[in-house]
Amino acid sequence: MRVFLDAAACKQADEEAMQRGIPSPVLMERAAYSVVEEIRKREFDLSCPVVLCGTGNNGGDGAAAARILSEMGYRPRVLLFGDPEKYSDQMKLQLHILSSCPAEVIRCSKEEDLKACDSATVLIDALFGIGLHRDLTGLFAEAVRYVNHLDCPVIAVDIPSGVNTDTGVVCGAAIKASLTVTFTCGKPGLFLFPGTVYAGEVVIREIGIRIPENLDRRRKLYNVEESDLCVLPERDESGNKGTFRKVLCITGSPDICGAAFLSAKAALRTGVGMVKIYTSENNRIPLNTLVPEALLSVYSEKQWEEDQLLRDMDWADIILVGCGLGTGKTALKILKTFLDHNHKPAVMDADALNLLAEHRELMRQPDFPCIITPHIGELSRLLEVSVQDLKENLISIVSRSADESGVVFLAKDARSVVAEPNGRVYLTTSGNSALATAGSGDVLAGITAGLLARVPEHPLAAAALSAFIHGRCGTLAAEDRSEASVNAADLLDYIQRFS
Ligand SMILES: NC(=O)C1=CN([C@@H]2O[C@H](COP(=O)(O)OP(=O)(O)OC[C@H]3O[C@@H](n4cnc5c(N)ncnc54)[C@H](OP(=O)(O)O)[C@@H]3O)[C@@H](O)[C@H]2O)[C@@H](O)CC1
Ligand SMILES: [K+]
Repeated sequence: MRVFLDAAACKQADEEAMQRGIPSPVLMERAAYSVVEEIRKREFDLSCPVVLCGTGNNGGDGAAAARILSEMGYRPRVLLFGDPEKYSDQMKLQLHILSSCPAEVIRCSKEEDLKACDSATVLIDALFGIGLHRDLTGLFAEAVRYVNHLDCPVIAVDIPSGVNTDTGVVCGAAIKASLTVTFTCGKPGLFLFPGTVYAGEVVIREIGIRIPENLDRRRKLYNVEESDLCVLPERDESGNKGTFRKVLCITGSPDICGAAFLSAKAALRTGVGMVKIYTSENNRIPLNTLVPEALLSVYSEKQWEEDQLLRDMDWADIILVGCGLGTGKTALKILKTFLDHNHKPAVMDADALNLLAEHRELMRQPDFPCIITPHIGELSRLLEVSVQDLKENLISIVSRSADESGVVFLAKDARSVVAEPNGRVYLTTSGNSALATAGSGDVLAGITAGLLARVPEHPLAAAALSAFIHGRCGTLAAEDRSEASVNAADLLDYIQRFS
């Protein structure tokens, strides 16, 4: 499991390292050295390295990197930006040491000075790191635009200047790096869009800073790796289909069948013993053909009976509700019955959430372990928050909403966020645009229900791992096809790698 820290947590970690007795210049030396090492590893042309330095400690890292390069026999050119009065103590120290080295130092005060970048064969961006706290303007913004037009590798120190460490939002302008060398741990802004596009390849380097133990839980994000799948219980060799639990999928509607197919098949591929699909009678023939492994329980729109649904709910260990359910009268009756009577661990997706958004009187804290899997549009309707606001503050909004609602959120986006009430928050970095295709969410809902069947007491683990697996399926499918041509049903073929 990897950990990402936001800017405040990074500062806390830096301070704790210094309190432990590691002086700031030592940390900076390690940071700068690791940047130089990563650059040399890639065998970039170092005949004219240019370093852009801001006023804070990120600038200090840049100045130290320039000095290390000069010690190695290169001839760096250092461009200093901002008011010298504002230099941090570490920046001043690094400039002082640099002054006795064979490096060209240029103070940039006007646009024309930026021409000094023209001959760069490698550019090191040390304008701003985690201390950026407002939009870039003036010469800073000009410098960023200028650099983004250069044709040489750009290496960002800690984070591309202009990218918000916590949200990945571009603050006015941001350096487009080919490589970002970041220290201690990942920062959310390096993985969230659009920051991730500006960061390029991200390398995390240890420099002797530990992750603090007493961090505010919202400042620390978890990131699932393949090795974390080991938390899933081993499959019982002597088990029967009952051992591997029964999932009821309350999915599909008279006009929609595909969502019921994709979610049921995904649950089966994830290792569920039995799946029953509760759906409209219109779907009987296609579902019998597409998923012959699943049991079917069909209802008629004209003679819908609550008892049949209650019996099916009673049969199940886990319930998935919402994929392609529709938002009509019968769907509403189905959802009400589910909410009034369910006590089993459940996953609520798509139209179950759309119905809740339309009928807010149905919203209440569930007394069963519950995962909801909204995409950004569904989340926007459910929380009555604009899509723009969600895009910029997904982590904080989702974690707060999980606390308030008592359900585990799996908020699907280009980077999915999983949050449990008053607990951990996960940021998923697996996946690609192959997942942005119709039906992909139904596959995810099915995987989530399938994993919940394996760990019914741990909805957070089920949600975090399913987001990871779904992402990996997207990556693997795109390797065999292309991101553009992957269809949701293709994803089903890759679940087996993780089950
Ligand atoms: N501490 C340690 O031990 C270690 C720290 N390390 C390194 O330090 C970095 C963090 O350093 P930091 O905290 O000094 O912040 P940093 O990103 O340099 O920026 C602050 C400066 O920018 C300015 N400023 C901000 N926004 C601005 C804007 N829009 N436009 C214009 N100015 C703006 C702000 O000025 P002000 O806004 O106060 O006027 C201030 O002068 C971290 O990312 C890592 O690289 C590593 O060496 C490991 C050890
Ligand atoms: K930077």
